[in-house]
Amino acid sequence: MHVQVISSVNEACSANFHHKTAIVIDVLRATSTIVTALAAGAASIVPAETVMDAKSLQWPEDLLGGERFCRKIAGFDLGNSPKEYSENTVRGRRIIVTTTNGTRAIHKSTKADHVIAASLLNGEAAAKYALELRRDVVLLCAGSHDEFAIEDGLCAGLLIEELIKQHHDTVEVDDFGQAMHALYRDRSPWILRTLLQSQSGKRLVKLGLKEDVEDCAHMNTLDAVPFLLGERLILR
Ligand SMILES: O=C(O)[C@H](CS(=O)(=O)O)OP(=O)(O)O
Ligand SMILES: [Mg+2]
Repeated sequence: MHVQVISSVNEACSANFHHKTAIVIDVLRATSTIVTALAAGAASIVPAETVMDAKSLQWPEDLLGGERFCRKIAGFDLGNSPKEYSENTVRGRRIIVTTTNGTRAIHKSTKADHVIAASLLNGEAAAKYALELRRDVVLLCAGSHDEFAIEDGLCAGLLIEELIKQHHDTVEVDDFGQAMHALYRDRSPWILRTLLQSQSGKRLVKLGLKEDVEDCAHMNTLDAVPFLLGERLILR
């Protein structure tokens, strides 16, 4: 199995996803929130690139979620905090979600045979599912505003660790992936501290959203693996 790591959405435009499994990573906060929502019983998540797209996709019984500038969008039901997507709120609902980086990254990876959403919360489960799909893997770090974000690189490193641990044959990892694996091995005892020191983490703390950073820093606590079926993410 070959594993390639892409450092940001920008770079995804020139990447080759054909015959591969894409694993999209946006630790702060889109994929952490999507995994949390589906684990809490949401029927599906529809990732939308723009606010206008999200509104046009909405059926009367759907919820609208997401952010711009880290804040809930005017007129939307939910923001981009995992804690907003509780069982009481989301059970059985289809949710249209648009975020600055994460949902854009999902749209950029749709040429892949399979698309999975991963975060620190479901890293182990996502790697297990990717192995079952028997394709080479592209780990797409969403990054922030077209630049690399360390929290996504850390999660890519966790996924590589899990792929190597769970795979019985050779896992060939590209150079950037090897660097992210080394980063993960170095920083795994200090995940929360690393997230709090990241640019995205600092931005969220400044806005009073430190609890979100804490909620996204738990490792392998969820078995849920969102995968793209047509336009919507559902649980495997
Ligand atoms: O809501 C978030 O945490 C970020 C906002 S920002 O543009 O990086 O400030 O969006 P996400 O798409 O989850 O990275
Ligand atoms: Mg992000």
